[in-house]
Amino acid sequence: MSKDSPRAAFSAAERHGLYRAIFERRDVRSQFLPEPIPAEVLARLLQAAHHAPSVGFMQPWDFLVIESRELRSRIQASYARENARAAENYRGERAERYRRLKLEGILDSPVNLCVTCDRRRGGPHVLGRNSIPEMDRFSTCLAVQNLWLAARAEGVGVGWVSILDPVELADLLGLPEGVEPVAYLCLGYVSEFLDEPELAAEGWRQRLPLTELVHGDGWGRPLEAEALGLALEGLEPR
Ligand SMILES: Cc1cc2c(cc1C)N(C[C@H](O)[C@H](O)[C@H](O)COP(=O)(O)O)c1[nH]c(=O)[nH]c(=O)c1N2
Repeated sequence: MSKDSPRAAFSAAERHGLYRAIFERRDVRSQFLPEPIPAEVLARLLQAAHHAPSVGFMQPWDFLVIESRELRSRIQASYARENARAAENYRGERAERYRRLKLEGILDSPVNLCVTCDRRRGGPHVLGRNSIPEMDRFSTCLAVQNLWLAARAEGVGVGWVSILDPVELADLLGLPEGVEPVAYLCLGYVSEFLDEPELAAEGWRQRLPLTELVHGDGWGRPLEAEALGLALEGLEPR
């Protein structure tokens, strides 16, 4: 806890570092370098993930560190099949644009990580999960985000590949009954972190204005907090 602030805020430099990680984190597919990630760096990333919040402190995650090229080739083949199916959702120019996108770095990156959710961990009555059972999956996503941000601070790129059949993936990884793959991630050092999302740079989709996404007392209601509205409009676009 910071000694110089009664509200225990981080110092300006610490805040800057945290917001840098948030704004400069990227989903990486095209810029991976083959250089391995040192064991101590990977350990710190896993430790960051393991300190995520989780419903009822369930900690439903496990981490599979996948190095085998043979296994990764099989997963990439599975991706290729699913991606061909996904491409059929588009027509004409959009379909061509989709096919040009690079949406995975399974073999370009030196290591892959599958973050799973053990839906049975903690027994049948997990505190906070009674009304919405998917809370365990949401918790697992928070572990992923912790890792993603820590990775950016370590100079390590992360790419999430979700164009995979979850049953096939679970089978390839030998996951036990009740354990689901939530995130399949590619990790590695990068030639660069792009300034904006690759999908924005490729003209696929742009960031929405935050002001259009903040509502007042109910969906579509204007904000009563005028100062907040002005502050949102004054934010620099990122
Ligand atoms: C749950 C989930 C699943 C996926 C992704 C993200 C998330 C959160 N993203 C990355 C996604 O395209 C990317 O986050 C956005 O385009 C925004 O870019 P930045 O992450 O800010 O660089 C992603 N990217 C990709 O190339 N192939 C994929 O299969 C997926 N799947």
